[in-house]
Amino acid sequence: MSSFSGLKASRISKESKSYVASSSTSEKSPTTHPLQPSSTEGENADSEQVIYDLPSNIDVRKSNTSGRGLWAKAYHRPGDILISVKPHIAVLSNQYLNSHCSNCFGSSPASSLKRCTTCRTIWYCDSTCQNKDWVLHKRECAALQEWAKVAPSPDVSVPSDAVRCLGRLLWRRQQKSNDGTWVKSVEAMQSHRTSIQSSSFELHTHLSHALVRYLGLSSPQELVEFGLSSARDLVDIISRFITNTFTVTTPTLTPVGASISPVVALINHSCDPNAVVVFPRASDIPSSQEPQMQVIALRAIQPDEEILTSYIDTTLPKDQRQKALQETYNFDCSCDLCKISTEIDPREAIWCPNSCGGTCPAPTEENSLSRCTKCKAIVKNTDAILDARRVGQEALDKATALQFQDHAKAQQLTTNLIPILTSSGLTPSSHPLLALSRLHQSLLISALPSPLTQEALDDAIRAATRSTTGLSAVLTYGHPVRGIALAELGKMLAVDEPMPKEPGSPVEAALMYPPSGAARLKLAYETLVRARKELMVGFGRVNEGGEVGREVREGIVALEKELGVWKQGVRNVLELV
Ligand SMILES: C[S@@+](CC[C@H](N)C(=O)[O-])C[C@H]1O[C@@H](n2cnc3c(N)ncnc32)[C@H](O)[C@@H]1O
Repeated sequence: MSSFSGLKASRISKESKSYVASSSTSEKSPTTHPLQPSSTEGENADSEQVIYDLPSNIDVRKSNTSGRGLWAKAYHRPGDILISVKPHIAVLSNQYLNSHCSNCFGSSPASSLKRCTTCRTIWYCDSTCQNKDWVLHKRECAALQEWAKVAPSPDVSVPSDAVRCLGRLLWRRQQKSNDGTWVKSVEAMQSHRTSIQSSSFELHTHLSHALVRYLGLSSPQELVEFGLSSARDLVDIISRFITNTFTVTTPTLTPVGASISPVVALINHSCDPNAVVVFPRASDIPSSQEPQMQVIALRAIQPDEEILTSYIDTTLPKDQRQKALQETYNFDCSCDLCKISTEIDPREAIWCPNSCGGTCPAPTEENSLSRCTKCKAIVKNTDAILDARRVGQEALDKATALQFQDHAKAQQLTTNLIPILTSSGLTPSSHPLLALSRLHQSLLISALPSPLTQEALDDAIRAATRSTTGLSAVLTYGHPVRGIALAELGKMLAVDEPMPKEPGSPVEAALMYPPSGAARLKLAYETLVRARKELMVGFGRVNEGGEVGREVREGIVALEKELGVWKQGVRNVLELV
């Protein structure tokens, strides 16, 4: 699941995850569940607290290390849906306002979306979506107009995603002031007001000022109408927002917005999670219920086991994960992956210098002594490896920042750095090589020429193969990121080759990657079958792997036919000779 820290990477004030959510919708009267007594390591959470739509096979328990969390009461298989809720609040990111519906988050060409004629900022599929959203948009509409009137420049004529999300949360809170359960569930979300990191002061201050302006408040007393009795309460709501907001993603995992769901926000973090939060757009969920947020089991979860998701990108090495968790979520992670281990972390591994097939821990400034775990060979070129990793990180930061403004420069950086890191011995799953490979792949795919050339397609396939190899070493089977990466690779392999290469000999054919002709189709088929199996886990079995899983199934059927025709063609030829 991506969260506030992920959104923050692209712009300063985006939303975070959130707190206790209602499943089908916040319009429904909530089912209240007194918190359950803990049966293992936890204690009861506050007894008077109530949780919206908590599934009956899940408990809230409290532990000394991570506060309240969600625990399974029954056994769950990988791919089971643990929770399915419509978030309390969701907003589209500014960059998607004119390509997606602000009510159901469905994507459409701008020509078929309808724009609110008053604020001219928010777009909908149709009048049904517009009417449904009006309960919140009527306040937002006026606020957006006022904001735009005094905006110093057109690029800031719409407030940030975070400010718009907080605005919606407070207007909704006002409307729900008689619904004690709703209000309590929001107020029960974890706040870190008393321990805000100095690095976050600026963000909190910026959000507070922008929010007060957006709500049109002229004095602190006016905060009372939103249930905030002081500046302290304002900081609290912002801290809750940062700690508890979730990124809304498309079925292909593109981040498109932010959402607040109190029940899902009760889930604690692990860098090696047993569950994941996705928005799969399942075929049996009506679009009026979208965006629908689902927590899916990635592994088998036993009764009395805590449900844990990841708040951050778990392909990152430990120091970067710990930094992100401390900065945004105020805690030091002590999950199994973060504990000192004798095993090599594939995120920080290099190949054995003697090419025995084993790996060694990548040397660091603090510990430059490294040897292969298999043959014990000592790594000698530590300075060169340290330099390559440092330069690779700098290039990654630069290319990430440039990817939308200067595509060519970003592509040049990734193209130049990948061979340097590879030749210095980093494994495909090692940071920053994996991150550069993923960025390189996405840059190549977005720049595929039309008409397509064999070279460009094969380059993109090679890049996607490098990424999937790296991802498979660091993410658990069925992780949605793995499933989507495999689906992307399989789809590219299945594309008709513009100019298939004829290998000169069987040896050349065996070494050629990607292969051509029937071998390529067969590889496409096997990759899509693998993708589908993993998508069925990460996006839910009953969802058939979500929108992408269903698409992949169609691709598999088409390839089966194509491979069948091809086999038949060969048989016919053989019969003729
Ligand atoms: C989204 S909330 C999770 C629910 C929270 N425990 C509660 O009581 O509301 C995130 C906060 O929970 C705590 N937390 C989550 N995972 C943790 C972990 N693995 N170790 C320690 N604290 C954790 C941190 O304070 C973090 O900022």
